[in-house]
Amino acid sequence: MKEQAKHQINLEESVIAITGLEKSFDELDVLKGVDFTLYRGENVAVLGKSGSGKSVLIKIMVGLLRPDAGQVWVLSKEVNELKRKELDALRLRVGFLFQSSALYDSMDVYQNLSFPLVMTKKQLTKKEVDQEVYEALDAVGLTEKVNEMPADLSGGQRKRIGIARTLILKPEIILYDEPTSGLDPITSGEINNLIREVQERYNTSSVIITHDLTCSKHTGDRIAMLLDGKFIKIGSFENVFASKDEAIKSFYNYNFIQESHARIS
Ligand SMILES: Nc1ncnc2c1ncn2[C@@H]1O[C@H](COP(=O)(O)OP(=O)(O)OP(=O)(O)O)[C@@H](O)[C@H]1O
Repeated sequence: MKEQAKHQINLEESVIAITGLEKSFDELDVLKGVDFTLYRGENVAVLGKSGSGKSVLIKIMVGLLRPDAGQVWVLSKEVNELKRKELDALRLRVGFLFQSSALYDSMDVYQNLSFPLVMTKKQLTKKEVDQEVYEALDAVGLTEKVNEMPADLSGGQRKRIGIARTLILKPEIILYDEPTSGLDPITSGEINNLIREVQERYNTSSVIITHDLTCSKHTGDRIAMLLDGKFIKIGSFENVFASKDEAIKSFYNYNFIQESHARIS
């Protein structure tokens, strides 16, 4: 892991630790014994086919879904043991970037960013809120969009504003759900760079859910391959895809071809 020194990954300290996680919906067994560790300062990209349970996994991490079995520790708290208030407090320390960016369409960029801040830190002055909003917009390179409405932004800009809105609460962990979905290859590349910049500037640890090979390679210090309800391989991009496992090889070949098509079309 050559990125280790650069991002100061602390292999002594886990910020997420999962053991024996299982989750089913009626007859459908989605997660069948997931073990996973995210270390402080590290980015792990979770790769898997559509429907493999990637989103279910991150929803369980923030207590939006309850597991059927197993333990999920986030920032040293057992998520399923937490009372409502404790879970709310934990969620302030864990930013969640939804696939859709989930901006409020009726609010401009300033209001989208200031809203979560004033809801959680009611004692802040207007000047302090302004400062935080501009700092978060600066981190994503979009200070000039402060008064725009979400509908007037491009897809890539909406993603950036979504990231700024996550950053404004200074989370220790960020969970990205398909950060590059629906974006062209160049804009995807910019978002991948931004995910790395955020990791360095804010000292965050992140899980990046994706089926985009390029995104996983650029944003992940490690790659975790979710297949058939379990992580079948976790390691560097090169290490994971050097595997002789037929399922991993076929995932790589399929997605490599899809992405090559996207680049030339
Ligand atoms: N609340 C729910 N109730 C019933 N089934 C669900 C629920 N949430 C997820 N599922 C099912 O669990 C499976 C895994 O879903 P999930 O959204 O985690 O997949 P994914 O790997 O994130 O896929 P994609 O890459 O397409 O977003 C799917 O078959 C989905 O239909």
